[in-house]
Amino acid sequence: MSTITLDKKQMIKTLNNISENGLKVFDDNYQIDNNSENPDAIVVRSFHMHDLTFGDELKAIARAGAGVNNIPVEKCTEQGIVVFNTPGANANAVKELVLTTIMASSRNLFDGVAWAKALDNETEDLSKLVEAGKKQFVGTEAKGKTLGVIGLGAIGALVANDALNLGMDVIGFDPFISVDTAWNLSRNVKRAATIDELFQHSDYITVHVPLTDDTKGMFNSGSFSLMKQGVQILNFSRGELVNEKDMSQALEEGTVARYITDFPNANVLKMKNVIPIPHLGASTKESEDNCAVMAARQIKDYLETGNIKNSVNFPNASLPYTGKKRVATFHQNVPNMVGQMSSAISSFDLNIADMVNRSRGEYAYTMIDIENDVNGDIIPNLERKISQIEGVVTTRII
Ligand SMILES: NC(=O)c1ccc[n+]([C@@H]2O[C@H](COP(=O)([O-])OP(=O)(O)OC[C@H]3O[C@@H](n4cnc5c(N)ncnc54)[C@H](O)[C@@H]3O)[C@@H](O)[C@H]2O)c1
Ligand SMILES: O=C(O)[C@H](O)COP(=O)(O)O
Repeated sequence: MSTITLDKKQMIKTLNNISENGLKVFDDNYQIDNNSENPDAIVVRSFHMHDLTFGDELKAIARAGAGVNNIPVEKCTEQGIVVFNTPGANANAVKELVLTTIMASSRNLFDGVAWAKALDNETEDLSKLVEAGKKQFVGTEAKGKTLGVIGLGAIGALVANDALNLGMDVIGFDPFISVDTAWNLSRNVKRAATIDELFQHSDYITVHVPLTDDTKGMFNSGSFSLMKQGVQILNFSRGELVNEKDMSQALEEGTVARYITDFPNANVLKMKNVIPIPHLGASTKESEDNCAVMAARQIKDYLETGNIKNSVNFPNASLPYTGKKRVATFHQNVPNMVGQMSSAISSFDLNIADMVNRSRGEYAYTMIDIENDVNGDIIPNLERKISQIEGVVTTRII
């Protein structure tokens, strides 16, 4: 990453508590101002951003975490705002909590501890009471049971591999598994050909997919009807993956013995046999540092060099930054955009040193490095000329 001086201090706004170690990444070129009406970049965790209006200086939003359903990604794309997330940075934290709760739930630990804490400590023979009461909390062991893992990305793959080490049988389902994850996944994780197959064979089901139109409500009366009686379901992904009405009924009927969710709400708290966790999946010191540092570095790199890594809406693009002026343009993915940008540059008697053009769906991103020294009025004039090309969403000269 470069250390360069920017033309003006860049305003950074945070919408949630962001780890100090992440904020330290922003050097003297930056000012953290959480009251800023028009920041250059925003760092966010779960803050719901759909109702916000964005100022014209906003160039980047970084989600210090995985899920981006709290961010209006489509609106950002249309306005030329790059959205980043931090893939894998909190995966270990979630994995540890998933495995912890599989065992804690199966051993009735939450109920047992609550019962013990409620005992009257003035009672004379407390230990007798404990020994007599413990039979209510006899549990089962995870070893030898089948865990179904839906979504074998950063979290799902870690959960699947480590559950094998606990002696569980693991079956996984992920029709879009990445090559990297597939390489890291133990070959002892069995592959379910369909999600129904996973539903039918699992004693525990844990879900690790993003919330999208396709995954919303994937746990419903239809899926519950396929599951083993007494299955335990863990949801550390998003509450909306589960149809609450159907889950409530499945818990009442005992089809689902336990619903462990990181996303309690008023309906969930009324359900029988629910274990509500206050969205603690990623809440560890290590994970908060990892996410914040990664998010801040991605913003800094983008603002200083235009390079993009881990965007969820722009194509990833990278060109070694030499310190020469760079024209970084986000535009529609249509013919002759690069040709028109090159003509605009040569109309100022400037020569191109290097360039990269990457597309993603309907949009593309082009960075063009200029060989000559570019000073004075040329910069705003060139910026204006490029921004006037039809199909250009935003352009910056860095
Ligand atoms: N509780 C928490 O604190 C916490 C923390 C991190 C992430 N999350 C949630 O967990 C989700 C997953 O996180 P991750 O880091 O593993 O993301 P990831 O992108 O690494 O993995 C997601 C996986 O889901 C797969 N997938 C997508 N649609 C699918 C479908 N219909 N069926 C099966 N698989 C499908 C993808 O192919 C991918 O492999 C996030 O989107 C977020 O919502 C929650
Ligand atoms: O998607 C995520 O990364 C998690 O839900 C974590 O959310 P948090 O950063 O608000 O803890």
